[in-house]
Amino acid sequence: MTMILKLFCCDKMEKDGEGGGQRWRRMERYLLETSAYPREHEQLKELRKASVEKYQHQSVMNVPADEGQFLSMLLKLMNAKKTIEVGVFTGYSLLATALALANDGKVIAIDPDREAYETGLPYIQKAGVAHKIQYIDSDAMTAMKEFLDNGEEGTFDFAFVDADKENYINYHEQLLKLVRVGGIIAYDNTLWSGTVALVDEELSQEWKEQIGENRVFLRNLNNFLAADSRIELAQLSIGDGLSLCRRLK
Ligand SMILES: C[S@@+](CC[C@H](N)C(=O)[O-])C[C@H]1O[C@@H](n2cnc3c(N)ncnc32)[C@H](O)[C@@H]1O
Repeated sequence: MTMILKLFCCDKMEKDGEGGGQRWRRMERYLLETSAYPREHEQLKELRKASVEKYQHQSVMNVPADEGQFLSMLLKLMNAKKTIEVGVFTGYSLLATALALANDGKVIAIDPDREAYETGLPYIQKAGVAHKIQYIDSDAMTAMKEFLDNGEEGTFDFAFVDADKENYINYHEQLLKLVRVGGIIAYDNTLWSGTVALVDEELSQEWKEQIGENRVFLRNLNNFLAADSRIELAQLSIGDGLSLCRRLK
């Protein structure tokens, strides 16, 4: 969905005479083809291919290869041992995470869509990292509350959130308890194809329908995170926007 939206927004910019859409697409293609795809793990490539075959245009819900590589490097730098992923789909970011974790590392992966998870599972198994994954077929808020009830407060090094945008702010409160001080919570899609930067008057009705309410949820989240003294914030323009929040207290 993100890529379709990005193309739509780029086309709109071109129609508006800005020419930015074509440059953006060329830069994105250059980046992927030159740096990311040549180093992409074989099973990540296969998983993406299987997602495209089964889900077609929805397969763009997988994080792009460059973002997967960034997450992988970050997890290794942090020496993360226990992580949580909210929003798995077919598991591109999940496989990138499992590959990055040490052999005794663990990623708890939460998504109510078991069919999508099982679509990617054979590639996770072929990569030899399925033992690092605990999949939970559930809504994330319920699962997080259970972790807190089970005394897992402050036990996670890292969280990656790529799910229902309207709940990101609610997840933030739970994750600030689950992730240890010094750990990182990463929110995906926080630029929503650049539409978070637009004011309402710039959006036609047709465009508003394409973008949906998520633009508003993500604008609210971005403002909230910018003012949140409990975290150090870095907003990256990789992929569709990735906000890194390091827990301070
Ligand atoms: C954009 S996809 C995740 C893509 C994944 N990170 C990847 O790289 O392949 C979003 C996923 O969030 C899941 N989701 C939506 N609402 C959720 C919720 N309340 N709890 C957990 N997952 C949810 C959807 O089922 C969907 O699979």
